[in-house]
Amino acid sequence: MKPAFRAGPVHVRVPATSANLGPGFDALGLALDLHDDLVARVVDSGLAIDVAGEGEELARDESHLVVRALRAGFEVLGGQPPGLELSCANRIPHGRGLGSSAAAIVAGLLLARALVLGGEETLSGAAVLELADRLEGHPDNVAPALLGGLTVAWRDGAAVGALRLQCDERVRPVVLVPPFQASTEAARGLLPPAVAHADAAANSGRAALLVAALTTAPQHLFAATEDRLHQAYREPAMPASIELVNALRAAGLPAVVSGAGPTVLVLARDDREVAQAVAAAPGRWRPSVLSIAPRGGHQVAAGH
Ligand SMILES: Nc1ncnc2c1ncn2[C@@H]1O[C@H](COP(=O)(O)OP(=O)(O)OP(=O)(O)O)[C@@H](O)[C@H]1O
Ligand SMILES: N[C@@H](CCO)C(=O)O
Repeated sequence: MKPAFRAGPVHVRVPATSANLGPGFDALGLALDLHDDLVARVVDSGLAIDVAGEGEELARDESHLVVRALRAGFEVLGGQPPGLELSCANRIPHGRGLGSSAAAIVAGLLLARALVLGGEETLSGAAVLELADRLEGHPDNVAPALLGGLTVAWRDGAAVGALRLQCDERVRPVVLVPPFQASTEAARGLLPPAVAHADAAANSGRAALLVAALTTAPQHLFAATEDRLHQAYREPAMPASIELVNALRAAGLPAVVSGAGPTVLVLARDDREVAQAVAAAPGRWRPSVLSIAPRGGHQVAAGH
């Protein structure tokens, strides 16, 4: 039976995310205080998409990522609405390693769920996470985009798990965003099919240390953010980012490539490190000091 749809509009807000955080490839992620706002409404026919901000150049048809996620959500919820209006106010830059695609996917799924009466009973939080992971291809951005804060995500067969952790309040993320994009798909294509056991062992140790450093022991963040699994392999796609990470690390700052790049993330711990990170932004790169977003994607009440 076709689902019953809500008559009015639904508004959701979804945070940017930084994945990997150095050695936590495809597992660790952090929600950041930079959000996309999306409003959708079921109408009698057709598909109308309005976009302001990032992504204004994208095709406004069924290929639009938010629409693809909406469609996937409606499918699980029992069927498609007769028509759809979608309005996006996008602030998360695209193709920069700040989780724009995860935000689009999570937003689409949350909108679909909220537009179907009783949608929350059919599509649990765990089901949204699994669907989002399937659409995105890895769980490390979609987990914090859904749960907020610091997350550890993992796959277990078709199932996806995610644990939300409380990040130490001294951790102050600074992102240095370049004026160019790198696609996640292309950056993943640069990774080797296998790595040396010594590199895998080094990354396991650093990823474990990173969870401790981010939650209780930020003094260890420099050692904890060393990676051997992905950043160096991606240098051909983002030489300036790797050069910047190396320069920041040479100055003692815990710097990593954010997600699949090319943004650089510094997990600063005090005002001096924040100022150092901001001052290191080359020419047209845009530095932003962001707080950690405590909430993941959520519905916003009318009028907010
Ligand atoms: N809000 C959005 N609306 C529609 N499409 C989007 C939106 N956000 C992202 N996309 C699509 O996803 C692409 C960017 O995804 P990609 O995975 O390459 O980068 P990212 O998600 O910004 O970075 P990362 O995954 O490394 O954090 C865009 O080029 C666009 O096709
Ligand atoms: N773990 C993913 C994050 C992409 O946002 C990657 O590095 O390819």
